[in-house]
Amino acid sequence: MTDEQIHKGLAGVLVDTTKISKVNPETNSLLYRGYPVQELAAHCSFEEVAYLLWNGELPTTDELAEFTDGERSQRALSPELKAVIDALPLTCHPMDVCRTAASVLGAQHEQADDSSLQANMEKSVSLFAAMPAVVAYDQRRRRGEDVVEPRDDLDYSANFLWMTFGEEAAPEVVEAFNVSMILYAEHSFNASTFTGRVITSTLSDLHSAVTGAIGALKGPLHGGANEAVMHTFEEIISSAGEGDVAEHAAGWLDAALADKKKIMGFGHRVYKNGDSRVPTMKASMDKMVKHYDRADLGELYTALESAMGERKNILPNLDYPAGPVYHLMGFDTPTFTPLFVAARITGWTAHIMEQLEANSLIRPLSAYDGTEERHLG
Ligand SMILES: CC(=O)SCCNC(=O)CCNC(=O)[C@H](O)C(C)(C)COP(=O)(O)OP(=O)(O)OC[C@H]1O[C@@H](n2cnc3c(N)ncnc32)[C@H](O)[C@@H]1OP(=O)(O)O
Ligand SMILES: O=C([O-])CC(=O)C(=O)O
Repeated sequence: MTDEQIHKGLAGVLVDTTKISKVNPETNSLLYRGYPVQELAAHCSFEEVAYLLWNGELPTTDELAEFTDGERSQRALSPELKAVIDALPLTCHPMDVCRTAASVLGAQHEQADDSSLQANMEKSVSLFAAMPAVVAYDQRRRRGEDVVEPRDDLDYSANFLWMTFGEEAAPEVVEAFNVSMILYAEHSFNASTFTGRVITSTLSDLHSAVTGAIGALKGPLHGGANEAVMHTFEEIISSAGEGDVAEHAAGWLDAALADKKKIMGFGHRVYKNGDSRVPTMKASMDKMVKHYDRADLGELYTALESAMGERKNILPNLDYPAGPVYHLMGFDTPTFTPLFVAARITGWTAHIMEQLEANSLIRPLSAYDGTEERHLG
């Protein structure tokens, strides 16, 4: 086998078809079931987008009412799941908590091994409903705060913020959070979704596939980058000392690039001319910068983005504006990637169901370049 036949990282390889989303780097667009994501972010709730991803169409008023009733009735965590989370050390990453919770929810599910479309749809909705409570519960326990139970008079985003902070968020904050959930919901065959599809292709169960997908999302080359962006900002701020932070960003970047560091929140495997979701998320970030009166953070964002553009011509991905937005809202930095989990559960599970509709075991080939055949003795 020659090197030309090897597609390291599966870069550029078409492995299957999907009807769920279309990522088009040429037109810099992203469609969910045919709708531009920017339109969905401007006009829809995250619940409507979840319904769309799973069912292929936006819900009617009655369908949405039935769907949200189902979601709201499954928001609370069982005492058993709370006990499992409480048993995890505070030294573990919140992504480990999400991964464990997904696994526990599978083990507790009465139809865990029923992979019919109906059972998988129900499991998807229940994971979607419960994950915000997992994320909120974990952040609060790490802060030594009491649990805040879900409210069924609030929509998904407002309730998520309520459970995390114990107070109702301002409407513009709820709106920015809703936008972030929609933008994070789905992105074709990214590494975590592909992981979920690989697991599903063995005819394993939905919770196992989601648990594996969470593991794949944790890495800083994928979802972990939103958290890493905030660490970068903190490093720039602390190393600026008394100096101007935005001015210091370029110097910090030069040193990081000279050290061959990857700058988190920049670059993308598919988009080479900019991530289709960034302008929408950046517009929400600008609103949050204004809302929280943190022009300094906006200036640092712009300074690092310009310096990266000048030096490497590499543009930001969605994680770059999402990190600062979650920081401004008051989330602890290690909670950022769990927020991505909560959103992406919709895309992952849509792909799991699609994979099962026309399954083929995913099992690529490798070229052996180890020791030639040899024998004992
Ligand atoms: C929601 C998401 O998951 S979006 C992705 C989030 N991940 C990140 O933000 C992590 C930082 N970015 C990266 O590591 C990369 O851009 C990836 C992994 C996202 C995409 O990588 P690939 O498509 O494999 O591109 P690859 O890593 O080969 O980069 C191509 C070149 O650009 C450089 N490059 C790409 N991204 C970056 C970056 N963020 N910082 C510095 N250099 C970079 C590489 O060093 C490489 O340079 P070289 O040709 O001189 O060796
Ligand atoms: O598509 C990718 O490779 C990564 C990404 O942006 C996502 O999963 O949202």
